[in-house]
Amino acid sequence: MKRNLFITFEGPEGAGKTTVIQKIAERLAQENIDVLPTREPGGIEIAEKIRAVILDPAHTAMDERTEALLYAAARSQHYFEKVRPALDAGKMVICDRFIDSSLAYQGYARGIGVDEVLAINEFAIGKKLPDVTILFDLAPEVGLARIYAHGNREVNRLDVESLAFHEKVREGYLQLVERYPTRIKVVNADQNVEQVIEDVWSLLCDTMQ
Ligand SMILES: Nc1ncnc2c1ncn2[C@@H]1O[C@H](COP(=O)(O)OP(=O)(O)OP(=O)(O)O)[C@@H](O)[C@H]1O
Ligand SMILES: Cc1cn([C@H]2C[C@H](O)[C@@H](COP(=O)(O)O)O2)c(=O)[nH]c1=O
Repeated sequence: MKRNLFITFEGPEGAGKTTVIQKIAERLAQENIDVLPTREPGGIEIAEKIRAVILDPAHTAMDERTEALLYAAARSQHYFEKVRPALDAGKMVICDRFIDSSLAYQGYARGIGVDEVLAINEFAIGKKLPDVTILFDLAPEVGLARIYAHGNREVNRLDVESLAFHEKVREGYLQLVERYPTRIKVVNADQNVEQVIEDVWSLLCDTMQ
């Protein structure tokens, strides 16, 4: 059974990634798998500080290239300080967002270009991509409605972008599925949370075999 895997979770705002990752990490631990859950941007002190700068709703003047570079900087620090050492120590790492967020949000939705953003990220972390990426697919208005209805997390600078922007993010992700068909697996996130957890678990079991 393969355990030493780097698994990333992707999708629009409010898709349920954080909720599901918590449950999946618990199940993996019950199976005696040494798992490290983490997130981007953030996961370590320096990257959490960069996160605060990027997501501050007051930073309306932030240039889109600055934004792409800040995400890549946070990723580089997080990857080399936390993710790589854990993988090298034989752990399974499950990360809430990674490079595909930059490709979908900055590359596609902001219009910088997917190849341009990929190049920045290859400078930041090298060419290694996750072993598997689970994309939570859902209409952006459903995810945004969840965030506003539950009110259990702060609304950030990206959340308040237009619905058209969030629709482009979804489109960007679906184009990434075509670009990386074996790596990116799509889960229907517009189902009750228990069903989403089961779908993710089944994909992970297939990957670990
Ligand atoms: N399948 C689901 N159906 C309904 N509500 C859900 C579902 N999954 C999660 N939620 C709720 O939606 C809200 C957002 O979930 P969560 O924080 O897990 O999403 P996320 O994908 O991590 O969002 P973001 O990337 O925007 O931080 C939470 O209040 C959570 O309880
Ligand atoms: C890694 C990464 C993230 N983003 C965006 C996606 C979300 O809007 C926020 C992060 O908030 P979350 O509550 O932790 O999901 O940042 C991005 O645009 N580019 C990236 O590379």
